[in-house]
Amino acid sequence: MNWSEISVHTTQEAIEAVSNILQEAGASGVVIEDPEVLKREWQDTFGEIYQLSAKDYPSEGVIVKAYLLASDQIEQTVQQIEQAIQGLSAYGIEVGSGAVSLAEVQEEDWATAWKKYYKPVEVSERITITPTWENYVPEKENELIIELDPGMAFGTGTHPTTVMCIRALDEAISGDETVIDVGCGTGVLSIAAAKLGASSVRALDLDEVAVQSARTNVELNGTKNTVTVAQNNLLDGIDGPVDIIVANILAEVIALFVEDAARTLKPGGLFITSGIITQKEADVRAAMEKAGFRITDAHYMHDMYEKEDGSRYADTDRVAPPSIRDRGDIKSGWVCLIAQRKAE
Ligand SMILES: C[S@@+](CC[C@H](N)C(=O)[O-])C[C@H]1O[C@@H](n2cnc3c(N)ncnc32)[C@H](O)[C@@H]1O
Repeated sequence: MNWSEISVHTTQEAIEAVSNILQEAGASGVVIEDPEVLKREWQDTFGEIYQLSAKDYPSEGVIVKAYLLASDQIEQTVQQIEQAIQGLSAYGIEVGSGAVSLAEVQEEDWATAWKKYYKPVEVSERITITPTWENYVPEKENELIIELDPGMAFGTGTHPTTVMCIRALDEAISGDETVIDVGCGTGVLSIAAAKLGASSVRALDLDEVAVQSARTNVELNGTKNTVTVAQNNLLDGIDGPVDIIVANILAEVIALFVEDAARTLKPGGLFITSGIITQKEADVRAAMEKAGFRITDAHYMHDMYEKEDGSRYADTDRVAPPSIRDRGDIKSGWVCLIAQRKAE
C-alpha cells in the first residue's frame, strides 16, 4: 500500500492549527518535527535509539507531517490544505512559509516515521503508555504500563480523545467491571480497562487491520485472559449486560448505536464516548438523553481557542482553562461524554 506524506513547514505557534487542517483532510494523526524539542529532549536521552541527524529536522521552524492513503485526488487535497493554511493568518496565526510538500512513501517507511517520534507518555493517574521498542522503567508505585505497537491501526494512545477515554476509565474502574470497547483500534482502551482491573473486556472493530493489531497488543500486554478481540460492526449481535461501554469514535457513528449501547448496559452502567468534536456535542447529548442516558460528566481537550479580540491561538497544553470554557468561546476541540444508563 502506498501513502502520501504531506509536509508543512510552519511555526511553533501554528502547530495545532495546521494539525487540525491535516486531520480534517483525512489524516488520523500527525508527526511533528520540531528542532527545539529534538535538540532539547531527545538527542541526549534517545539519540542512540533514534539516530537523529540534522537531516531529520528543519534548521528553522517546524515541520508537521501527515499521511494519507495515496489517491488520484491528492493534488486537489494538497491545494485545499494550502488554502486553509494561508487562511489561518486571518485568525492572527503566524504560519511562517506555510509551504506544503508531497512525497510518496511505502508502508514500511510509514511505520518507521511514526516509530521515530513516539515516546512514553503518562496519560492518566495510573496509566503510562510506552512504545514496545522503548525500555521504559516505571517512575512511581502502582504505575500501570501499556506497551503498544500501533502499526497501521489508529491508537498510539496519545490522541486527546484516547487520553480522555483512558482518564474516564481510570476513574470508573475500581475492580471486576465488565467492559465493551467499540472501535478498539490498537486495543489501547481495552488493555487499559484490563490493567485497571476490569474482569472481562470485549474489544470490537470493523477494520481487519485494527483487529489484528489489537490481538497483538493484547497478547503483548499479558491481557489475553481478560480481553477478547473480534471483528464486528458496532454492537451488532452483541449481548450484555455490561458495566461499561467505551467508544472513541466519530459523533455521527455514536449516534448510530446509542440505543444498542443502552440495551447492552446494565441499569446504572456507564457509556464513555469521545471522538466528538465540540460542534457535535449537543447532537450526541440529545441522542443519548433520548436513548435513556443521563450525562454525568464531560471533559474537553482543545486544539484552539479564540481570544476576546477575535484572534485565535493554539493551546499547547491541549486542556481548556475553565475561564475560557465558561465563556463558551471555544471554536474547536474534542469532547468526552460520560453517560449513565438510567434505572428502569
Ligand atoms: C478513532 S479510532 C479509536 C481507536 C482506539 N479505541 C483509541 O481510542 O485510540 C476509531 C476506531 O473505530 C473503528 N470503527 C469505525 N467504524 C466502526 C464500526 N462501524 N464498527 C466497529 N468499529 C468501527 C475504526 O476502525 C477505528 O479503529
